[in-house]
Amino acid sequence: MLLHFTKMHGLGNDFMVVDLITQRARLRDEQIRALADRRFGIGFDQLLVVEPPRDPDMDFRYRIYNADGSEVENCGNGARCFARFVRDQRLTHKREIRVETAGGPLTLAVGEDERVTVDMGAPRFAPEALPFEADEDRPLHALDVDGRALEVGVVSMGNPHAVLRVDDVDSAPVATLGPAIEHHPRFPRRVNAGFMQVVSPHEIRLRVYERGSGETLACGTGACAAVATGIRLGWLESPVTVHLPGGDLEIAWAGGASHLTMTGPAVRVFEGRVPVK
Ligand SMILES: N[C@@H](CCC[C@H](N)C(=O)O)C(=O)O
Repeated sequence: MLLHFTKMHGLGNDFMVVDLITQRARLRDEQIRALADRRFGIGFDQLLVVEPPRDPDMDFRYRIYNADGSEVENCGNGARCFARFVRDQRLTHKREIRVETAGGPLTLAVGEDERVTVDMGAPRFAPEALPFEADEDRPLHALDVDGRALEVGVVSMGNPHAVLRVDDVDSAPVATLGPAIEHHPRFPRRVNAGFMQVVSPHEIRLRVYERGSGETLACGTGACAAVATGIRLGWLESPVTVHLPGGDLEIAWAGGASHLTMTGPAVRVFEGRVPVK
C-alpha cells in the first residue's frame, strides 16, 4: 500500500507524521528504521503517529518512535507538530487539544500566530521515574562515564533525561559522551543526554544527544529537563529562553509539582506517499 505522510519539523528536529485514523497500517521496527534512513529512506529523527484515543476524554492518541524503531513516551517538538498536523489535516478544529501519550496526557494549545504551547506536565526527579539506579533523589548525581567523573541531574519529562552542565556547548564532547551516557548501565532504559551552558538566569544554550536518534538540532523534552534541573539547582529562574542549534524555545516553570510549559514553532515541509508492505 501507499502510506500518505507529512514531513514536519520543530526547530530542525524533524518528523514523519502519519495519520492512522483515516489510513490503516502497522509499521514494524525495521520498516521504521528504513524510512528514517536519510539516504535510502525519507529521513527523520522521530516518526509521529496519530491514532484515535482510547480514553473518551482525550482527542487523540499520539505515538512516537525514534529513528532506531523504539517506541518512546514523549516528544516535545513532536507535540507541537502533532497539534499543527491534526488541525491542518482537519482532524480537529480545536485550538486546545488533549492527547494520550505513553508518558501520560498532554494538553496542546495552538495560538493565533500558529505557535504552539504545550503543557508538559510536572518534572519528576525521583530516580525510579526514569529509571536511574541511585539510592536517593538528589539534585546532582555522581556518574562515572568511561573513567570521567561527571555530575548529572536526572529527570523524567515522561521520557528520561540526564543533564550535564558545561562551560561551552560548542566544545562539549557531545558525540562521544552522548552515546556513553545514553547507554550507561545505571540507565536501564537508556537516556537522553543534555549538555547545558548557563548564559544567565533566564537563558541557556543546549545540545541534546537523543536516545535512539543521536544528536538532534533541538529536543523539546530535553529543553524542559535542562530548565527544570537548572531551576531546581538555583542556576536559573523562570521563564528561560533555550537556545538550541535549530532555534529557540521558551520554557516556564513555577517549581514543585506545577507544570512546565514549552512554546515554539511547528513547520510543515512537504507531503508524500511511500510504499509500505
Ligand atoms: N525530540 C524529542 C524527544 C524524542 C524522544 C527521545 N529521543 C527519547 O528517546 O526519549 C523532543 O523534542 O522532546
